[in-house]
Amino acid sequence: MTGHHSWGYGQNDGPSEWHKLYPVAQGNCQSPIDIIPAQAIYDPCLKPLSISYRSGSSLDISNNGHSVMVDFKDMDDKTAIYGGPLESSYRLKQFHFHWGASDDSGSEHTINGKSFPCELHLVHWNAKKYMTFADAVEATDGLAVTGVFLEVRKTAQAGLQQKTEKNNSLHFNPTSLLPPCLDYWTYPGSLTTPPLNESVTWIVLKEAIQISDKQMEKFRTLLFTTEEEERIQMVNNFRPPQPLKGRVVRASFK
Ligand SMILES: CCCCCOc1ccc(S(N)(=O)=O)cc1
Ligand SMILES: [Zn+2]
Repeated sequence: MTGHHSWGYGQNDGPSEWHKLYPVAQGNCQSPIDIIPAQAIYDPCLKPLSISYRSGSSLDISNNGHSVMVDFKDMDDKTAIYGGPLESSYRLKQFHFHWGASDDSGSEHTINGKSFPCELHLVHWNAKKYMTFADAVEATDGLAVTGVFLEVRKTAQAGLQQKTEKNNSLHFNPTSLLPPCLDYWTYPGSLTTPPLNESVTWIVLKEAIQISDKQMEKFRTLLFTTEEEERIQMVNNFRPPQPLKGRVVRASFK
């Protein structure tokens, strides 16, 4: 392992290079994937997704060098999901986005090879079974990530209209980031960024939400770099689809 160099989405440190530092990148349960609806298996045993994002107070919005992220105080199960393919409730830890330099790419999951301009990930962990998020990341039933596709329309989605007040804690109600219909596909997968752990039950919603082109442009004003470094626009922070390797994608709907 050559020294601790960080990973990114560029030519020299991007997804095709990650396996050198994170060999699991070439594992059998990697994410994202291309979802082919005609090949998904409708599973009548799948329960509806239950989402109770009671007014969990979110922390500040932050740029972690790879995405823009909203962290949640995850001390209790006030903001959690359960039902669906899950055996337990999973506590919301953070949500973040992946997007492109233009509207023709940006999402991580694709549907019949089609990309969306942006994809929201709501990251939850099994706090019933594990003591910390870091412990959950190491376990195959440790995490559940809900993926929501974002489409760009002229009309703005209220939930994303929040002004990011400088230094005030944001009160994002992530429920406003969910579409009315919670039909989903689910499959066993991984984190889509290093360390790429295969500890995620993926729940990808069928219905996209709309954001305005203004909000999409705001994502593209973010930077991968810090003040000192030469500026690099934070765009195309998505990993391409990975081999399915025999995994079955189940659908919660006919
Ligand atoms: C203990 C270290 C883990 C830090 C990394 O956490 C992640 C990484 C990727 C995703 S994603 N794009 O698959 O939703 C979610 C959470
Ligand atoms: Zn993500």
